Amino acid sequence: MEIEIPAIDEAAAAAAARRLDRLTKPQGSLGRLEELAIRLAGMTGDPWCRFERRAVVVMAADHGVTEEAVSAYPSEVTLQMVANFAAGGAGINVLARKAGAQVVVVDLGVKTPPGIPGVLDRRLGPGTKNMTREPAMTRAQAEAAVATGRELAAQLAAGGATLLLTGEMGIGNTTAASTVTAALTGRAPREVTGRGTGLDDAAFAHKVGVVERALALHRPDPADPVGVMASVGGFEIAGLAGLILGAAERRVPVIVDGFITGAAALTACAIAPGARAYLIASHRSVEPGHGAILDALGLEPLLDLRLRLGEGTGAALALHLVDAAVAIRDEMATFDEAGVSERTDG
Ligand SMILES: O=C(O)c1ccc[n+]([C@@H]2O[C@H](COP(=O)([O-])O)[C@@H](O)[C@H]2O)c1
Ligand SMILES: Cc1cc2nc[nH]c2cc1C
Repeated sequence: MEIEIPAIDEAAAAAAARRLDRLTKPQGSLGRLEELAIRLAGMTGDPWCRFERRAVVVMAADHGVTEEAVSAYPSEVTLQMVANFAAGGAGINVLARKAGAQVVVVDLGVKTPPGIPGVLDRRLGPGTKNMTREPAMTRAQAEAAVATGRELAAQLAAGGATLLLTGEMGIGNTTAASTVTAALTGRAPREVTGRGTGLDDAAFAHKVGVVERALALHRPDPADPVGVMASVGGFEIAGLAGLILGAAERRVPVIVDGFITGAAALTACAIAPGARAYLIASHRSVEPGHGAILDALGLEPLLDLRLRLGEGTGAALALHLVDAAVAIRDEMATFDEAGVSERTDG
């Protein structure tokens, strides 16, 4: 897959940094907020970038591996939550409203077609297959999922979105995300597997065994990220990898949510390493595998609120910090404007 990701615009980043250094504060004292403003300038190529239209893309799909009893909830919840997203009643709807972001709900392969107006139909099948028995999907489906995500990023950008946030919904998808993370980072399944929606000790131990069995069956090759998606991924994970690539191709920054969208980011960067420069890690999920992903990508999350909901909720919260960084850059007075004395030690 040949994907061209533009390099960061160092001149734009430097111009933003110069502005921040003239504002009425000790240099660098707004810490990671300043770093965020500088990174955003580098990504967009515009030191004065603004993000008036932003969308949380919530990709939903089902997972055949739920046959192995890996989730605390039944897989019908995927469909039921898609209806909840469409009705505006889920956690992500509330937090996206607070942050002024549109919620775009996309069906990549929920077991039963939702048939709900406003839910984008990008179905690749009625959920993945059980990866402990056979590949989760065909290579053609994995490629189609990535292509679908790239196209959606292009459509959203054409519609005026200048910032994208990743979200997902899929009962069983932490098992897929753990297996993908183990495959791409080389970490042991027990290091990157967690309790998902809330497994007890016995069910958690069983889930680690499921991840181990899937890896032993497929032996996914980390040099072939699309193959990793096909054998042990998920439609929404592959779709979000594509969305990230499509955004990075257009210099659109992406706020990445938690563990599952992190696995999508890891996959995107395995396909095209240049995508990493366009990622903002919103938070550190409770899921242990998320730490492995953040380490592998060299990303430091903005928040640590012990979230494990998914849907894009951590990303929507971090959007307030992006807005804060832009407002500081644009609205603070400079030393000259405010008549404040500059540092005296040279
Ligand atoms: O984003 C996270 O880090 C996260 C951590 C744990 C669970 N989730 C959500 O919970 C669902 C997957 O959990 P599970 O136990 O069914 O694999 C899925 O819908 C995710 O959105 C999300
Ligand atoms: C109710 C519920 C809501 C969710 N949102 C994301 N994953 C979820 C899992 C469950 C079980």
